[in-house]
Amino acid sequence: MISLNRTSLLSNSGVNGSGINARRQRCRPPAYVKVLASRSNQDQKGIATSERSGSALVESTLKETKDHAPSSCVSVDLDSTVGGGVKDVYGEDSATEDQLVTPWAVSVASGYNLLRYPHHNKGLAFSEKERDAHYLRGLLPPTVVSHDLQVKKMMHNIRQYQVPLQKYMAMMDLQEMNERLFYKLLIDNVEELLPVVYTPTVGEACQKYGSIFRRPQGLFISLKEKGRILEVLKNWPERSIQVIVVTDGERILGLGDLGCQGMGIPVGKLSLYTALGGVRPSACLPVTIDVGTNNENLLNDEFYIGLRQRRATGQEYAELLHEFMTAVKQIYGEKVLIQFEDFANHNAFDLLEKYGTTHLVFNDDIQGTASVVLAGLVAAQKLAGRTLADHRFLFLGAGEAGTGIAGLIALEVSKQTGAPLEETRKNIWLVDSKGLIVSSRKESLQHFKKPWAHEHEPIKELVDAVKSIKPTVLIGTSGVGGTFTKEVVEAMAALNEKPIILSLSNPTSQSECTAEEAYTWSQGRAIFASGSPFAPVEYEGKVYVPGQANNAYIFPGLGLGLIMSGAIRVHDDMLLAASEALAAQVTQENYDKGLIYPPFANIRKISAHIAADVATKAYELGLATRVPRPDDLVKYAESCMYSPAYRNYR
Ligand SMILES: NC(=O)C1=CN([C@@H]2O[C@H](COP(=O)(O)OP(=O)(O)OC[C@H]3O[C@@H](n4cnc5c(N)ncnc54)[C@H](OP(=O)(O)O)[C@@H]3O)[C@@H](O)[C@H]2O)C=CC1
Ligand SMILES: CC(=O)C(=O)O
Ligand SMILES: [Mg+2]
Repeated sequence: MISLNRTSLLSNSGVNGSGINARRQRCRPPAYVKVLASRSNQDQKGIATSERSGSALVESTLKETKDHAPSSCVSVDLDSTVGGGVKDVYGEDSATEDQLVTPWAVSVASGYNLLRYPHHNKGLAFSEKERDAHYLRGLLPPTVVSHDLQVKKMMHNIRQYQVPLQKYMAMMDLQEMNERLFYKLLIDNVEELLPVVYTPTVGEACQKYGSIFRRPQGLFISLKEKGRILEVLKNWPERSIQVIVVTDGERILGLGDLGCQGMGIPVGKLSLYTALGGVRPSACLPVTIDVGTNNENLLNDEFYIGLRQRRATGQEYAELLHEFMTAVKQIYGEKVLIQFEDFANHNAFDLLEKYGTTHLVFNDDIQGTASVVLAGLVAAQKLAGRTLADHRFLFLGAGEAGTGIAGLIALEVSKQTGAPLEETRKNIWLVDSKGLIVSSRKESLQHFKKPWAHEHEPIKELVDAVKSIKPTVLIGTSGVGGTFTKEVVEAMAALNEKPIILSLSNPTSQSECTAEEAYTWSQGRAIFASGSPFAPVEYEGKVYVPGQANNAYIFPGLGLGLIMSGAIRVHDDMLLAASEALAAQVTQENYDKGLIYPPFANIRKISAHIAADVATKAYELGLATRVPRPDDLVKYAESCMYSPAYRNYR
């Protein structure tokens, strides 16, 4: 439990410059850890010095130039084996005599501040010994409870709330109060709490983010910060960042432009990186880029927290994004993973193309979604009795998710059959807001739709497209709820003994149909999965368990695989590897229930397998930099995973 403090200076601490090899971690906003200005101040309340705590103090000198000031509190894990490319963060090795440096010292958070320090706080779980050693006597009631009992109590409390948003806020408060308890709760109760911290509730949280905003959970980078983004990044209390999830808030789930309030999405996604994929919380950075919003309701909402202007576009937008992408690489290194999330499609494809060759980036809505859906389709072969190449696909929605999934299916079929991509695309049809995408529309189509413009007469209505195309698989990526009508589902059921119907749009309100509708209208024959969870459905005496086709199955494991192999670029083959790894985790027991995804309850094991297969691919493709390659990548992935178990303090 060691805190690095910018202005601290302990004159008798051993300076250990480049030779520091201890795990040095910690940080939080300065308010949590008081500062020692000089030796005479060492007994300030809230700080235990080495003499008081018995902790070994390590002092280091940080490289810093005037225009390159460090953040007020940084965290670094010099022993980390999970890549990230962060080395010599403090510039200790490379500082030269003419460079200005800040003298850093390490202090120990204790007493009242320790209880307000979410990385270290254990609440009532502090042992008697820890209460003595860390000045906690009297600050806590006498009972000492176990981590498990804390989890039980929190779950009891959370279950008392009837309103999902209240549960969400209780979870966010817990994250800010006791990080390890938050993650243990989430990991141990993943199926119950995923809908709270993630879709659907996170959608409502974003809509009301201005009203419920309490504390910064990530970085807001607005047009006001143009020219100063590097500086802003340094304000974040952690420095050894391995994953950034960034949004500009323009397409939040299927809820549209929520501007700056989209922050709930990167925060939620990153809490899944930790809970589901084992990336440690201090290595995760949520970012929201604020270029304004075109949402009139928000612009007129007195509680709106973002820039009150219409969205910047064109060069102004591109320059801000470029400054961000450049600064991120500059501060966190080549191997920081950047996940683009919930950008509108008119920016998403361009950003991915532009930065895909220079940064370790992927777009979750295009690529993560494609990977999870492909996994479900591969698994569905057992239930539907057809190979991927034998299917005919129809999408409602031809944006990021729709064309992303279509592209990966075509690639996989092409790899499986040896047929050229142009051929495999012919079995895949998409409908957008103007109807079926056909060659007569080609001229006016956005570039990402063009490969899907096949010869066919124009069709406006989905149900007519179903009847004409005769798909075996119907996939909803429109963001519009209720679009898989009774007529549409019945048409699918009339064409197929086992129609595959994936209703991917989020949150629940935007789902193309409900699980109950899919099962009822298909007389219980549909193989159904949805983006947001639905409860099991009883139809004519039989219980049907719908799966959740959500990219949350993929991105935590994919990210872990990239980080642990020190990958420098994302490659389509890694997405295919992730799909296969996920599909391989579906058991006979799952199939017997009609599931094409394994339950989220096993997600950490699933993520380890995905990570291992992604890392394997990274090594095969020569994109991995972590050498030597670990022999057993599954074991290695598991060993890299963050555990929320409490640490014992000396
Ligand atoms: N389950 C999961 O893991 C994921 C789910 N999603 C969900 O998918 C949805 C779409 O996301 P995304 O692809 O990024 O969004 P986009 O905005 O990129 O694409 C939406 C597409 O839907 C089309 N569309 C809109 N309204 C209709 C309509 N009434 N009838 C037919 N087509 C329509 C649009 O048509 P046009 O092009 O003509 O405007 C566009 O092609 C969202 O709800 C999102 O939450 C996304 C990623 C992952
Ligand atoms: C799940 C997800 O990424 C989305 O709905 O946008
Ligand atoms: Mg998304």
